[in-house]
Amino acid sequence: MTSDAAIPSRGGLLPTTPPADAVLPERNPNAPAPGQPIPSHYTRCFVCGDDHDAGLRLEVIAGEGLSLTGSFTVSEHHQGAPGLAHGGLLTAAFDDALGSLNWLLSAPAVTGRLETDFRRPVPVGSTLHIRAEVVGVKGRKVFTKAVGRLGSADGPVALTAAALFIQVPIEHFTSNGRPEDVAKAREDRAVRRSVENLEVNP
Ligand SMILES: CCCCCCCC(=O)SCCNC(=O)CCNC(=O)[C@H](O)C(C)(C)COP(=O)(O)OP(=O)(O)OC[C@H]1O[C@@H](n2cnc3c(N)ncnc32)[C@H](O)[C@@H]1OP(=O)(O)O
Repeated sequence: MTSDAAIPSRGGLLPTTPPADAVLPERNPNAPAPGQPIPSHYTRCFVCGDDHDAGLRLEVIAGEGLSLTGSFTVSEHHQGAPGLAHGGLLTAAFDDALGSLNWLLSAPAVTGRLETDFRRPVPVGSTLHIRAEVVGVKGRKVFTKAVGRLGSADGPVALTAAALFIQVPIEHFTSNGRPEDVAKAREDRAVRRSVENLEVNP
């Protein structure tokens, strides 16, 4: 069994809040305009893909600046306790919504750290409305935060989240993904279109 001492440490938990010298870059001109959908990055994605029977089917709309909104309805497939959404799946929704912000910067990135505060139970059948924004960028690090409200965009707060994304070269996906899925994705026109909008030189 691996002892805790063998697990490499980054020197304690690294913050999801930006340092004082972080900047807020301009939105990339190739990013979807405010009010336009940010398309799913992959049809088989559990959170935003259409090609997933039990998926969350998160729909994301670009907002002003470096912000977006997203929503999905909790189905019976998403239960943890009877009639209530599973917390891990709600965290997944925030991972994807916050990750979609990287499309506004048009640079591929992966989640380095993700924190979620659960403030109110989320029942099956309810719609969760997420608002997310970039709060700072330093080098390859993109700092983000989000709030999720129940029933409507100004409903009661159910969750808050913050995440740190690390920009990566596109090879992160092509070299690490299971080869047969990467090969299929290369043939997918929607994936190709979404990747063409990314600047792949972090
Ligand atoms: C196509 C888009 C899909 C979107 C889907 C939704 C998003 C996701 O779920 S992505 C999947 C989950 N995430 C992953 O699988 C990532 C796995 N991790 C990795 O691949 C690597 O650890 C990776 C790429 C994050 C960092 O590795 P590497 O590129 O070598 O960077 P590294 O040099 O270690 O670190 C760069 C900086 O980021 C910081 N950093 C890296 N990882 C973390 C972390 N986990 N937490 C906090 N800070 C971190 C480092 O401290 C360093 O900071 P500084 O520049 O100040 O020294």
